[in-house]
Amino acid sequence: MKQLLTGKQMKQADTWSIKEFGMESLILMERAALCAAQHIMSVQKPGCVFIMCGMGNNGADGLAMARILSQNGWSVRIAAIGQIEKATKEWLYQKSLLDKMEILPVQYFYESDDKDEEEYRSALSNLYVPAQVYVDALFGVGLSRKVSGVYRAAIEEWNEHKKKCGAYGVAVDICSGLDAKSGQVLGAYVKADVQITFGYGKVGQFLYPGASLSDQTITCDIGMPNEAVYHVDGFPFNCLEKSDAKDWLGSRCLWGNKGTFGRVVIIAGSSGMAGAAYLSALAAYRTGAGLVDIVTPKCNRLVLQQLLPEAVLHCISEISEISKDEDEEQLAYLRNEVLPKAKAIVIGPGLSTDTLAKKLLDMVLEWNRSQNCPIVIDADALNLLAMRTNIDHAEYLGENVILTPHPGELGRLMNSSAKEAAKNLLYFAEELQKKFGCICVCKDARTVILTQKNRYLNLTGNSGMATGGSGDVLTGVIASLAAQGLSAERAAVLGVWLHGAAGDEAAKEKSPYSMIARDLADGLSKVLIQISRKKV
Ligand SMILES: NC(=O)C1=CN([C@@H]2O[C@H](COP(=O)(O)OP(=O)(O)OC[C@H]3O[C@@H](n4cnc5c(N)ncnc54)[C@H](OP(=O)(O)O)[C@@H]3O)[C@@H](O)[C@H]2O)[C@@H](O)CC1
Ligand SMILES: [K+]
Repeated sequence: MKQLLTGKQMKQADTWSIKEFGMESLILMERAALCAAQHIMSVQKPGCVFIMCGMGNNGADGLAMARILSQNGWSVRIAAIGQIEKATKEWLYQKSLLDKMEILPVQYFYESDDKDEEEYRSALSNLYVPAQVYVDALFGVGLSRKVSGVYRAAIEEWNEHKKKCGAYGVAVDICSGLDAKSGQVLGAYVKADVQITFGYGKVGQFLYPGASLSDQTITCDIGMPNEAVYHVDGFPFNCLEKSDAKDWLGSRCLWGNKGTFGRVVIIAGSSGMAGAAYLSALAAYRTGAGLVDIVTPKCNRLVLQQLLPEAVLHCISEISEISKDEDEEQLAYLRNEVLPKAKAIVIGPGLSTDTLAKKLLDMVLEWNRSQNCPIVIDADALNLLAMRTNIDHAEYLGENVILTPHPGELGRLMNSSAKEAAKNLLYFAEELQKKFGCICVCKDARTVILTQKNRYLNLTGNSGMATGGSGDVLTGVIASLAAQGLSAERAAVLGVWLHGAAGDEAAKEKSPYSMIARDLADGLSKVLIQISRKKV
């Protein structure tokens, strides 16, 4: 399992390593600089390197790299941007070593009151020499506010000159301007070929738009003690990898029957929305559930019977078509005959928010109070949940309930907008988890999964999955895994991973442009072949 930290957590891990564990700061720095310099030397023959440094320890890393590269035959040019009064003690130490080498002039560029950004840029332009490698050591995890003035000009010049001379761009630790927690860019930002990041990857490097700032992020071990990660506020973000997916999926019992592999009940679809029920049920079957029941309005009977004859259909009447008694009767049938057989329930895809849908959600939530059955709440059921303003929202849904909102639904659940939710996905996810106390799968280009105790970030998937029905498929995958016996937490995390990996398979075949939700079901089969164990 790969672990990621926010910038604040990284600084806490650094501080603990230095102050409590007793690891010298300069030892960590030397390893960091050596690692970044070695990467450069492994991809390029000695030539000219241009290094843009700030006054913090990220800049100090840049100075240490200058020393190492120079000793290895590189011609080095350094531009130090900022005020020397702000230089850290490590920075001054690295500079003192460069002074002893007498071959590495550091050109300083200060902030002054009488220049505007254009003037900064034209003045800076003379410092940025043509080079085969451009290094960005302006800001690391210490970036604390929006980039402006001389710093913004320095970053823009760096990007422009790098492009002009076709240089290989290396960002030290993190692209300057990128927020290490949110993945948002603060004003201006460096676009590099690679980020050489130290100790742990930073969450912001994997969330969008941050994840698009470099082609590659390489994590270097700089000798930080392993325990450091346990001395940070909150929890690190875990990222499931293929080997973990394989472990979590386990083996399929060779002598099982359809009862062994769980029964999923999917409450989905409304007039014109049979497809949502179909995709959820198809995905549940394709992920290995033994039996899938679909509860849906009568109007969907024919189409679902034709599309997925393997499913068991329970067709219900719209409230307007039946009497009050008949309505009670059909709900009692679902409560007494259908739900008790479920090993996992999905409610919401294409359900609508009408009175019947509301009654169905109430029934499932009531069921949840007395039963220990994993429930995936998605789409319209989330919208209905958001509308329940007259109840105490701190109502505890329990650790077996999985909410799967996209940014629009997340915004509604938190009385905000889709735009705000997408921009502050981590914050919104944390607040949602606190509000409902359940497992929150906040879907976006990078999906965040939060439980009471753990935080996960999913790294599979691609832009082709931003297509109608993709979320319906996810509900079926998660419920299927839960029905087969995985804990709700593992079902959610592995389900999101599988769904993304299936999307990656679909994109290979169809391209992200033309893949559609149904292709994810084919992708699921391919991924499951790769991660299934051959033997029990
Ligand atoms: N032992 C260790 O700790 C190790 C640390 N390591 C390295 O250290 C890095 C962290 O170093 P760091 O904490 O010194 O922060 P860093 O990223 O250099 O930035 C701080 C400077 O930027 C400035 N500044 C910030 N925002 C600004 C803005 N918008 N606009 C303008 N200025 C702004 C800020 O100024 P101030 O806010 O004080 O005005 C300050 O001068 C880390 O990423 C890794 O590379 C590795 O060597 C491994 C060992
Ligand atoms: K940097």
